Amino acid sequence: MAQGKKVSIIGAGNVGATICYWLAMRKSCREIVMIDLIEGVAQGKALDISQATSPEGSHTQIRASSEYASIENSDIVVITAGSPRKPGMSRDDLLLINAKITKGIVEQLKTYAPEAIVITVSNPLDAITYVAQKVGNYPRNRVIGMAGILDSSRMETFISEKLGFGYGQVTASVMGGHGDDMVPLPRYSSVNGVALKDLLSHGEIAEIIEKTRHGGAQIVRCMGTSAYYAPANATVKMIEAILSDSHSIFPCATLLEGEYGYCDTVNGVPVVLGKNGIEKIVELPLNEDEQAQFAKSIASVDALLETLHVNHFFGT
Ligand SMILES: NC(=O)C1=CN([C@@H]2O[C@H](COP(=O)(O)OP(=O)(O)OC[C@H]3O[C@@H](n4cnc5c(N)ncnc54)[C@H](O)[C@@H]3O)[C@@H](O)[C@H]2O)C=CC1
Ligand SMILES: O=C([O-])CC(=O)C(=O)O
Repeated sequence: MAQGKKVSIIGAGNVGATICYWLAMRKSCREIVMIDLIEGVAQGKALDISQATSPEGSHTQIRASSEYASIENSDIVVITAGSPRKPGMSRDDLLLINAKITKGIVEQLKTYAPEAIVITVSNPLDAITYVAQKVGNYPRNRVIGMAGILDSSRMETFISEKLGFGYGQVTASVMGGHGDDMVPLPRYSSVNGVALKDLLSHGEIAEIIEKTRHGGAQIVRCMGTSAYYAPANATVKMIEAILSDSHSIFPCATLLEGEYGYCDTVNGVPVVLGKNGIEKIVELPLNEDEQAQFAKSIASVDALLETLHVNHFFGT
């Protein structure tokens, strides 16, 4: 990893700028560079965020640029560039447009920040992570998709809401792809150590699982565009774990090479994050039902990858 703590964010929209704001407020890194396609967007937001964080004593230097050369020596590059969905759309509807954008960006990263760890955020998250991985031909530990932390935090919120207590004490776990077939794991969720099944009925847990699966769409329906505070917070958690080499476990999207019985596909699984990106993939023992749900999630992502292949996205 390059010396220092420099994070570049490609796409200074809602998610990208909120990541920048939150990183600078928390003083998590020394330098942030934002790049956006639309002239002035990154520049204006960099000024605004600097002027917000300066009174907080933040040492983080925030710069905007339209030149990829500015990302040189980044420790981490976050890709949030691309279209968000609108009400009535699925994340999968963004596949071709965001895959093309990601490909162009990764080609720049290979030139200007070849050693950086890449965190993908753009949707559909698992397929976009696969695109970044393949186009960049990265070792798999260096490309990590953000989704599982967000989905888990949604499940935690829905659990606290249903219980009416335990706010801030819930630990929930969601693996699988970032789509309607994600795999919330009530068996691995608890409230300050108390198992969920001892606090809620089967029906109540099923309701929480459904709400978690559609948590993103719920916000899109409310706002006309997608969420950004919780997605930015989840991304910042990943960045901080990598920069501090904390070896924390988080659910993240990664290329599977035999884990859980799958190869050459991306899906969300628990990983250990440290200075090398993914330090380890954790293989949870899944029961039959969880395995079936995970298989469905893999099939959904594979269908998107097939669409990319049919469209000759990776050549030939
Ligand atoms: N993985 C996850 O859990 C989440 C993923 N997302 C996804 O993140 C992406 C960004 O969402 P928002 O920030 O809300 O959208 P936004 O529209 O606010 O921002 C996207 C930005 O990307 C820029 N952009 C587009 N093409 C570019 C290029 N080639 N180079 C540089 N910049 C480019 C646009 O000008 C825009 O400013 C969407 O695809 C959305 O679906 C959003 C929330 C959660
Ligand atoms: O729902 C969307 O389109 C954005 C996203 O991935 C999320 O908030 O989970």
